[in-house]
Amino acid sequence: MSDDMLVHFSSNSSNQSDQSLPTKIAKLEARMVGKASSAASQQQGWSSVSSAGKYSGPAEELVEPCSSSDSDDDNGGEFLIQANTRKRLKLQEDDNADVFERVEVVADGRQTSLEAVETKNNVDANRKKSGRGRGSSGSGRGRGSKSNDQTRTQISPPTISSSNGQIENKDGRLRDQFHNDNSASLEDENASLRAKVAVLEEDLRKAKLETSEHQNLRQQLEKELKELRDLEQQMKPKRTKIISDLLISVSKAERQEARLKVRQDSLRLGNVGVIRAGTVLSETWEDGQALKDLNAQLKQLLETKEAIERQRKLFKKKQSDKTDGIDAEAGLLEDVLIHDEIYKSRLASIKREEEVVLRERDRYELEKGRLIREMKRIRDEDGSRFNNFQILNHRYALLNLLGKGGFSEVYKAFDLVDHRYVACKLHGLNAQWSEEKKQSYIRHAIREYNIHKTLVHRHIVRLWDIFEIDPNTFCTVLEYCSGKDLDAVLKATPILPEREARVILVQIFQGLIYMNKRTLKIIHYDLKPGNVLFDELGIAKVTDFGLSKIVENDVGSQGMELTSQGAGTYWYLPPECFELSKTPLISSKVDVWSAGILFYQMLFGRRPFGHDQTQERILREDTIIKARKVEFPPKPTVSNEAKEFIRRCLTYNQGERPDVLTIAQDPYLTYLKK
Ligand SMILES: Nc1ncnc2c1ncn2[C@@H]1O[C@H](COP(=O)(O)OP(=O)(O)OP(=O)(O)O)[C@@H](O)[C@H]1O
Repeated sequence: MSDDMLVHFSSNSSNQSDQSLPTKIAKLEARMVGKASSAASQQQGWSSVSSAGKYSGPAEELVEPCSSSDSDDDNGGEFLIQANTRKRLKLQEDDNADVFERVEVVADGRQTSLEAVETKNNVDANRKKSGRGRGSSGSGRGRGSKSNDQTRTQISPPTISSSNGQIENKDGRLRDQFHNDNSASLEDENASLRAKVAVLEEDLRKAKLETSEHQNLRQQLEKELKELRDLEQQMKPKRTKIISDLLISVSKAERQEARLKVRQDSLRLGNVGVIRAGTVLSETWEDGQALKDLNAQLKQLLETKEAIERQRKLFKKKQSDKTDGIDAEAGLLEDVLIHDEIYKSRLASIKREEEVVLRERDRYELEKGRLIREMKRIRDEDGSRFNNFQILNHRYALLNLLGKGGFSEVYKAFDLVDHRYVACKLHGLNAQWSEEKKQSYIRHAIREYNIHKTLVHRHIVRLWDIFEIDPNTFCTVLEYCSGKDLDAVLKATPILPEREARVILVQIFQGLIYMNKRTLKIIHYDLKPGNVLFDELGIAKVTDFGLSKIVENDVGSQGMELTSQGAGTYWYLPPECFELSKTPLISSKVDVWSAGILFYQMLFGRRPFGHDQTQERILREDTIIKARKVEFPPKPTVSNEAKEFIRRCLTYNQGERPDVLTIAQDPYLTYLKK
């Protein structure tokens, strides 16, 4: 048992009368033993005992009266130790040396059992040391520690100085020892803190060093970045120049190649010649050598065929003259039959040859058509005022002409900012128009192109930009589609297999469905093969929104008024667009009809209504107004599903015809198995 504990117990006992003291001490001892034995399981309780009695809180707490200080209840050590503190002060006053001696003896006798208490108290004291400040003071570690030290010094001196020498010596020793222990541990703590501070200072120094290195590095990098940016700014025009020079070289080479090919093909396929009739000069087509040869071949075959027919007839006549009136010999009859068979097989062989030459001629006709279009394109390019590789809007490097429409020229171009190919459509206003008409045309075009600009879909050609070039010309910048348009495809191969035609149709409808699911619905109004383009992957895209209509929200179920009657391509427009007695009401059903015509054309190589007629004749003869029923040729073979789908699209009565979103549900348009 520590001396410290002894003092505590002694002081506690001193509060009782002399007679009851041994009993009290015995009780206390018993309690202490009890506490010691349950120390392990009551650590928290011990901790409070220890802290309350020895090291906890400020000094005032130690002298505060405690009503239950001498009670026997089982409150445990907390009361006991608090009371001790108070009693110790009382002891000072009483100066009762005898009591102390007796307590000491008894206490010595119980040393073994109380050692557990001491050990526990030491543990608690140590814990207290390390956990100072967590107590009721609520202060930090340093402050808590200080306050406990103060407590200790306050406790010991008065108790010792005014009592007998034995206690004084003991307490003095205790105090010294405690003091020594304390200052040693403080020194240790101090030393370790100093070491930590030194380490932290070193860390700080290194961190400062690193920070300044990083700052230097950052400054250096910022400087380099700025230099690079400056350099890039300086290089930009040079780089742009290099890119556009390269593009121009490539385009020039392409132009040369295109012209060379046209010259070569012209020799084979023909050329445009000029003929004069009086004072009028007009252009005419002169067939090339290949076509002349083919035609000569056909002529030759025809002559041979006719000659054989003649010989056959002659031979037959001769034989009938010989056999007239007499019974034909068996050998003669055989000869006649063999000769006839020879003529027949000769004629069949000529027919086959003819078919081959005719197929060849068809192929050449297609090549001739392509050649004529290419010649026209070259001529348009040569005559264009934009053919000299201008850079428009400081951004778009114009390259070669792709084609020319009614009021526009479309150039392949390179976007020098976004670094991609684009198609620049240059819209030229008619110089003869009044200023008012020009302005109205521009307003209309800008409105339409503003609509197109909002259309972002895989099957709709993107519109990237629009700008004015001069008061009579503006430019729209479109997604470049490097494949042919459907018109060119159908000119090269007029009939497509149903499978290929269907997938093109499905893509067109996907674009249309998108246009009809938006808040502001759009009617394209000009769906035709020339307005379906293909990109480099063969993805079909709808383009040209020049005639498109925005369906206002307040439009009735019958549709909106058609204000631009007469515009469009008549083979592809439905009967309601030709209504003359009143202003037609139109809806997305117009596009459904046009898509049906397109599909028919892809499958059968011709349009169902007015195929061989001109636009004027269609109008004159009311061809579309009479187009009540669609007929299908026997060849090529097309599925009934395809025919039924076409019938639904080409429903004459507008009210019965499905609109885009209704026909979108059609099983023919889905690839999912149901
Ligand atoms: N985005 C594009 N990408 C590639 N080629 C295009 C693009 N837009 C148009 N073209 C091509 O440019 C040519 C002219 O197109 P444009 O739309 O002006 O003519 P059009 O449709 O024949 O005439 P119009 O619309 O006046 O009736 C066509 O051959 C077309 O295939």
